[in-house]
Amino acid sequence: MVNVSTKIHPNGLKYLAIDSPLCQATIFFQGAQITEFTPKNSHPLLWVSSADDHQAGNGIRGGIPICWPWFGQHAKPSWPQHGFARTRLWSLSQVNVTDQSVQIQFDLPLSEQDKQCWPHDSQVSVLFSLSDSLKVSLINHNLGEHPFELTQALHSYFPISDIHRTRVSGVKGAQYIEFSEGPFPQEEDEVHFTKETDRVYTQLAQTQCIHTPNGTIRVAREQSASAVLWNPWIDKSIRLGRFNPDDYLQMLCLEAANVLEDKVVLQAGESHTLSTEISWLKN
Ligand SMILES: O=P(O)(O)OC[C@H]1O[C@@H](O)[C@H](O)[C@@H](O)[C@@H]1O
Repeated sequence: MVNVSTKIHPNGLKYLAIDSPLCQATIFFQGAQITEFTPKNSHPLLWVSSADDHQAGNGIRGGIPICWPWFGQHAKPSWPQHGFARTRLWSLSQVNVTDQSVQIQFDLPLSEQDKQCWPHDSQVSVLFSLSDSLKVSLINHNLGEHPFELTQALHSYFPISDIHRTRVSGVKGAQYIEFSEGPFPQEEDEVHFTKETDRVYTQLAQTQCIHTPNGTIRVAREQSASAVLWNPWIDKSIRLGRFNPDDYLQMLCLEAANVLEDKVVLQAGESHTLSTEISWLKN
């Protein structure tokens, strides 16, 4: 039995609660932000800070914020970091239930205010495919007659329970820029965490594994040659909004992206789909 119901958070934000034989999930209309995905009889695959109060107008600190139509700081400093999509209300356009999965699609209606910083004739949608894994696809269409380009990311927050006993594999051979320096070649097989980490990887293989004390999370990407690996560590945790000072011990972001030379360039009529699929690796 699959149950998809619309609910209202005590702070007013509307969300979908999904309960299926394969998983349980929560997706907020604001930002089309999934904040909970737990395969049945398993651990949660997404992390949310207990410091987040789910206020309208703020992206929720956790789950998968959608960074669109730019990633990071815009050249115009007054424009919001990571774009505007994560704080906008998306509209639910599809709920499709099959034996294998629940598919849920949201579209982003662009307001006159949004069009001032995104003046392109375009459509962006996000499709969630929920089974015992979670696949998130961010779909961009160029509906106009002129090319445009964008950067974007599915800013996934993973629960790792102890950053000191967490490592990430599947990175060797890529290169990364960190704190505006690089590119550096990734020579080690794995990344371990002993300090603030904020790497933008390019030329990255399609699958990484996050090895945690609770098991291994597999993170696969499609139409994405770049990804961001982020843990704020001690000092930045204190500065971050909607984040507890010791949250850095329990979370890690590995964000499927199209950034730097991997940005998306869409000619008239073209489409592009950035996807990430996450699951617990079965032994
Ligand atoms: O606080 P925000 O805007 O959600 O950003 C969180 C982090 O997002 C990461 O993707 C960036 O690489 C970090 O530099 C940034 O601090």
